[in-house]
Amino acid sequence: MAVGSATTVTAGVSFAARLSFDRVGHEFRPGLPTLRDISLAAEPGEVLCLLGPSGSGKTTLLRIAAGIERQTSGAVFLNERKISGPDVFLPPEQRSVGLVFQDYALFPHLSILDNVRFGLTALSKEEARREAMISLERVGLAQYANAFPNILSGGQQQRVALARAIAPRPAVLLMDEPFSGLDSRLKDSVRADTLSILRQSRATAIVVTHDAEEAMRMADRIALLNEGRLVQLATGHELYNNPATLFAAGFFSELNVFTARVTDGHAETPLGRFPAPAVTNGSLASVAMRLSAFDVSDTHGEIPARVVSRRFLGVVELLELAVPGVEKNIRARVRCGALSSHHREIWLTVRPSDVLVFEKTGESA
Ligand SMILES: Nc1ncnc2c1ncn2[C@@H]1O[C@H](COP(=O)(O)OP(=O)(O)OP(=O)(O)O)[C@@H](O)[C@H]1O
Repeated sequence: MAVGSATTVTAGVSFAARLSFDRVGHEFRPGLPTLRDISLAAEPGEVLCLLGPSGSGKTTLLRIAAGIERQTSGAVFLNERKISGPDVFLPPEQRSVGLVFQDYALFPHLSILDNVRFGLTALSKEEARREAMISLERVGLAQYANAFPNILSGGQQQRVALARAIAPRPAVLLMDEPFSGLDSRLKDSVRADTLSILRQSRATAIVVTHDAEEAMRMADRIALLNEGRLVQLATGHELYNNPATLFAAGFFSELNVFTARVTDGHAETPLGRFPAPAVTNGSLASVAMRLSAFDVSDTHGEIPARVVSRRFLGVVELLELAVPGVEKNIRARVRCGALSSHHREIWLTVRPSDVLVFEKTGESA
């Protein structure tokens, strides 16, 4: 870990708080809700990711927590204290929250130390310097205290932004797409470093991301949003294995989706019959098969298929398969070497554990 290369400290621990949203709704324009009835809480010391597609309301919810935006209805609490609601609104500086944005927002004309010291206005000059140095040591950048931000890499600048946010020992850290400005190789290490710093400082953190894998790597729990609604709040494991809706399933893995009628508690598809315990008999179901749901073989299996295309991805290959009686081609992700290279007529077997069945609604995956 990059931080380990410099001295790290264990002082400067925050008192983690619980931040909760109680039935928060928001409209930028009357009649066009951006957030609808959101109730959820980040527990003390927890890393909670707000995950969802573009426009789902993640940033707006974070800005409401920060006090940069005021919700139209509902309330926000820090522990038992209401920090915003119809009758109360604390400004950001009175909320004990630290903010980290994707563009870091460092001041180019201030030294790195002064950038970190910036938010410590309540302290004497000497105390502020000491606290800022503790914070810089924690992110492994104390040796750059007197330099200016322009000499740092993107990842280092992100760590300065983190140092600045944790210097006042906030009860809650709010981070909006904090790694999106970094290239993909740097992203992994900066994310791992950040997570370790969050754990050491024991602050509660709410992190906005649109990337399901990033959320799974970082979060204790994930709040999945869509169109301003909370779809599901759960661990990454739970969201992947037991998604509440087809949308949630599709956010965590690519799917082949079939529409099927349910009879005798089972959905009948061209690729087999699958249990549909949560769908009423006679109703339509969406049967979602992950790309990993297929075993393939040159010689045996349950369903004949023809290989339409193959794309080599290293450990796995991506297949597009035509199956007699199935209108759309099926996409499958299989281990490289599972098929011989020349066979076009193959056999498929569907693994039921990678098949998810939902009541059919208007939503898509
Ligand atoms: N200041 C604003 N005025 C009007 N509409 C806004 C404003 N800010 C956001 N919106 C709208 O609110 C909705 C939610 O935006 P928000 O930025 O919270 O979503 P998001 O999930 O964070 O998306 P992204 O990942 O693209 O940042 C969008 O439809 C957006 O256009």
